[in-house]
Amino acid sequence: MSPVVVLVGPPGSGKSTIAALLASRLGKTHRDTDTDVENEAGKPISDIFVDSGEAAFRSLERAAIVAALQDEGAVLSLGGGAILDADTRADLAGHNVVFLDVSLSEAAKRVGLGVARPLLLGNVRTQLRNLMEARRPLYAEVAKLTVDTDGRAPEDLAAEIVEHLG
Ligand SMILES: Nc1ncnc2c1ncn2[C@@H]1O[C@H](COP(=O)(O)OP(=O)(O)O)[C@@H](O)[C@H]1O
Ligand SMILES: O=C(O)C1=C[C@@H](OP(=O)(O)O)[C@@H](O)[C@H](O)C1
Ligand SMILES: [Mg+2]
Repeated sequence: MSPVVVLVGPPGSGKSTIAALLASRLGKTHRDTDTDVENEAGKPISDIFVDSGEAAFRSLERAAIVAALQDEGAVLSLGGGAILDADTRADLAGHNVVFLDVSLSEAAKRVGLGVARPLLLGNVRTQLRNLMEARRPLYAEVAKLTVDTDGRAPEDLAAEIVEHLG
């Protein structure tokens, strides 16, 4: 009835990477709502933003989240902006949500430059700082556990989360 664990956090916190590692450790399926949105739209997220705008992306994302939260036994990674939606935050209340935290400097290094994350285009560091400041209370609100990822290897973080899941 519900995913084993749901990972939230800003871009570059490692949600997609760590969810894949967790799924393989736990023998579960990895589901990433960004991938679901891309499959549904038939194009990359960057093209959805360019062709139709952020609102269109958010609407596809919301539908992907509603479907994915029904996925029993999956390890689920959301996109960084998923928690902007109040209905999504309410839906997450009953789930095992882990907030992967990261500092601005480490997140900026991890995401680098590129079109894959259209919201960060322009000045990556400024964009990241603004969205991290605005969203931090929302990640904290939905999370049952917060894990600081700075200076820690993905395998090590996955091991800690497995331990937490018992
Ligand atoms: N703990 C970590 N330490 C160093 N690099 C990481 C870590 N977690 C993820 N990365 C790298 O950071 C980049 C962004 O990771 P990703 O999983 O796509 O983050 P998210 O889905 O949260 O945006 C990838 O290149 C990934 O390999
Ligand atoms: O922070 C955001 O609003 C977004 C984060 C991205 O996912 P990641 O957090 O996995 O990079 C992706 O959903 C989209 O580019 C929007
Ligand atoms: Mg991701």
